[in-house]
Parts: sequence; structure tokens; C-alpha cells
Amino acid sequence: MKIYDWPTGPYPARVRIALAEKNLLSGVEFVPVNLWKGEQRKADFLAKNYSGTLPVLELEDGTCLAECTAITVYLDALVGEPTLTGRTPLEKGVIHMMTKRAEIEMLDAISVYFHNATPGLGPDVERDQNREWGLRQRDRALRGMHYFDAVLRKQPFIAGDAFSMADIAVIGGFIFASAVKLPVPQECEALLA
Ligand SMILES: N[C@@H](CCC(=O)N[C@@H](CS(=O)(=O)O)C(=O)NCC(=O)O)C(=O)O
Repeated sequence: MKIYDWPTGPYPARVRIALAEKNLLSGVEFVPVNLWKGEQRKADFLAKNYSGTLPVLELEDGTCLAECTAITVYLDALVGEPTLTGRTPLEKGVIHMMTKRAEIEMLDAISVYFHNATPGLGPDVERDQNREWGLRQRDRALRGMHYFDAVLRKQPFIAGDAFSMADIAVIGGFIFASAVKLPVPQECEALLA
């Protein structure tokens, strides 16, 4: 397998963590796509992922899979333990819901802040910034951190009793928050722990 990503990227980290959990890292060739130069917006990369984002998984036959959640679902189905996307129908549903919620309420919100209310990837890449929207999404992410803190005061992991794809998405949020120097509120003790 080939993974097109950027070594320090928050979203790429989600797939790298999943690969490590599944003990699949040795079978992967990582191909760096330089975000800072806008390589993800070039035609040859867009042919692999219409959305022009990283990571993208490319199989031997050229099939390309984008979107961290989709790639993780594929990897989880590929090899057995440990399960990252749930065993029972309910576990699968809860993990999917909490992964999506981690994106909407934390990770994606921080990404919007980065691209809109900071210099982001630079003027050549950031074509249409909306500072107000970026600041509103930053505030949404801070509210999301309090939500996930409340979740972790009640249960050991984001989707319940076991580590899952949802925890990995929240970790992606931490990585992005750190990258943009958005501190996790000190009162979010369970989340910080
Ligand atoms: N919904 C996508 C989002 C992926 C994403 O935004 N990736 C970032 C990489 S990183 O910020 O995490 O390093 C990207 O490609 N950004 C480039 C761009 O937005 O042009 C997913 O879940 O995979």
C-alpha cells in the first residue's frame, strides 16, 4: 500500500495511528505531498482525491481511498485485532457517531480556524479566507473540547469502554490544536488526562 500524506499532519496522524494499532506500518510506503507548496491542489493529485486533501491510500491496483474515517474502516476490516470500528452493530454506530462528532466539533473546526483565521498554508494556498468564520469555528472547537471532557468524565474512551477510531479522531484534534497553539482549557482535566 502507498499512503500520500504529510508526516506532521494532524489528519495523516489519524491513519498512521490506526496503521500502528493494526501493526500494518511496515507494509506501507509513505509518499510526502508538500501541502505548503500546494501540491495537493495539483491535477495529478486531484486525480487521486477530488477533495485535494491528505491522506490518500493507494492500493496496488491504483484504487485510491481518501477520508481518514474511510481509510480506517478499510484497514480495520483488512486485519483482525484490535478492532477500531466496533464489533456489534451498536458499537459500530456509536463509534461512527463519535468519530463524526470529533471531526465536526473539534478537528474540522480547528482546521477551518487554521485555514481561515491564521496565515494557514500561506497566501499561495489559502485563496479565500473568511476570518470571522474561522474564529467562530475556533470557538466551536473549544466548546467541543469541553464536551469531550464531559464524555471522558463518564467513560474511559470517547465511544465507550474501549479505544477506538473515535479516540484517534480526538487525538487528531489535539495535534491540530497544538499545531495552531490553541490550548486545551485547563478545566478539561479528563480530556487532558
Ligand atoms: N476530511 C478529510 C480532511 C483531511 C485534511 O484536511 N487534511 C489536511 C492535511 S493536514 O492539515 O492534516 O496536515 C489537508 O490535506 N490540508 C490541505 C488543504 O486543506 O489544502 C479527512 O478526514 O481525511
